[in-house]
Amino acid sequence: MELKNKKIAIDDFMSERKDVLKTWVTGKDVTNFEDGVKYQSTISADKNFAKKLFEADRDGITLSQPRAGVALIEEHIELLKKLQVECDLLPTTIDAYTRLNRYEEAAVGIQKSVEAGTSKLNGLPVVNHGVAACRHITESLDKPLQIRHGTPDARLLCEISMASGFTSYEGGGISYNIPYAKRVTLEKSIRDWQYCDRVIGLYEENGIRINREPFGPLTGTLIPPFISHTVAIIEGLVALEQGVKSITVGYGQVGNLVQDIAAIRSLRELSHEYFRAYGFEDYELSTVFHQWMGGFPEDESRAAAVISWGAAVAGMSGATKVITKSPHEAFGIPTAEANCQGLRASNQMLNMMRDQKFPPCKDVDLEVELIKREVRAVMKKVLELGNGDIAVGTVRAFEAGVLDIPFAPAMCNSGKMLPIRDNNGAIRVFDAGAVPLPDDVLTMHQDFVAERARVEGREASFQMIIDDINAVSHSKLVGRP
Ligand SMILES: CC[C@H]1O[C@@H](n2cnc3c(N)ncnc32)[C@H](O)[C@@H]1O
Repeated sequence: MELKNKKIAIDDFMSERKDVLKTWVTGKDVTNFEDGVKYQSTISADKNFAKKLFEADRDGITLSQPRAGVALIEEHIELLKKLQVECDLLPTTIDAYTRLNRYEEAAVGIQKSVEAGTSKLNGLPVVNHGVAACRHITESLDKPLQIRHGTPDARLLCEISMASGFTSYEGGGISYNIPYAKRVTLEKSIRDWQYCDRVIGLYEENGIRINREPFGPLTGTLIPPFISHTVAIIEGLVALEQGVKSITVGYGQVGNLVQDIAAIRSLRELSHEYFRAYGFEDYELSTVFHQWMGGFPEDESRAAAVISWGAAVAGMSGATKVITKSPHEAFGIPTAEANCQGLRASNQMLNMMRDQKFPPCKDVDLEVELIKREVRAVMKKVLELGNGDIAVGTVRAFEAGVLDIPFAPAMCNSGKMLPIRDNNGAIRVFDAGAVPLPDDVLTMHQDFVAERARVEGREASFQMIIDDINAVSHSKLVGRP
């Protein structure tokens, strides 16, 4: 396959579309693209995800959104009706079988859920349910709806979701491959996601604005901001090339206040820097802050504290949206009430933050500059490897370990770069692997780590990293001995 970061010609798209729609029986529901456009044009403006984000970003408001999804349509509607009372934006989380295009097994899961009278899947199998059933969801709810998942080949899911009236689609060719799959090549996942972005570009050409959100947190395990920013910017550029106009770039909270605030500010500024450098001007940018994505304390009060801290920092950072967690995070899929508890705690914090702004802070400025230097160094190398083509450069950057996502299952990820917390809990680089950080930046990271090792009276080691991975579950931030 000849991968290139080029808008897919409409004839090539329509030809590929015929094959995509054959991959499951419900593909026939979307044979006529215009039918999806016509249905989308019936969605009221106050239920358009892109519009809601644009207005919130303009007004400096941080919106709240949970994750949620169950197997059966009526059950899912009932769940979202409870959640929409407490949130600004609604999800529909897709089940694990659908994420791997295993629709036969999703069908079994639906059957078992019907027999059991409760969900036996960890999300909604949208492809199996098809357009008519999913339109019932979007018609039954009052808030904008987004598809959230983890699908390397999300082409059919995209077609059916958009024709069903969802107005936002999460994911990307890197962020839904590397953390979620083992044997999928980046050439294929990036190309399949160009197709998804082209679907949304085609809705845009027909006057329907659909929001796209690259998956910010990646593996959610001690991810340095510069790594997730680089992936978000690349996926944003790929989406813009396919005609997407509404982009939400994201970041997973690490827990150090200065770094988290600097992360959101630098993410916004760097996205504009690269999008404009590529000649894009007429896009709408927003940011999303994911509450702590690592291990959670089992105790529900302690979990509520983690959630509240995430909401407070999201508000302080000026993120357009915060993705909330629930006090059941340590156990699994939350009940509706637990999900609502996470939303209520988050909204209380957002409301109390709304009347105040985080003051100018030298430490935040320094962290912003450090993140910018790191992202620019990696992006420069990615573009060199691709001879200017960001998609080709991305594939080669992962092959060379120039882009390297910690603790990822994907075989195409080299997994040599190791993160670690410094003495204040910020994420630093313990081993850069082949990630091309400037020498003086590398020295700064080594100094940060050496300071912690001195304070703790132990050598920086892999054990220290393990301690950091477990720290929050044990009610700490830094994994002290
Ligand atoms: C990205 C991982 C996050 O998604 C959450 N998640 C995954 N599936 C569901 C689900 N079906 N309902 C609610 N939360 C969910 C999970 O708790 C974790 O916090």
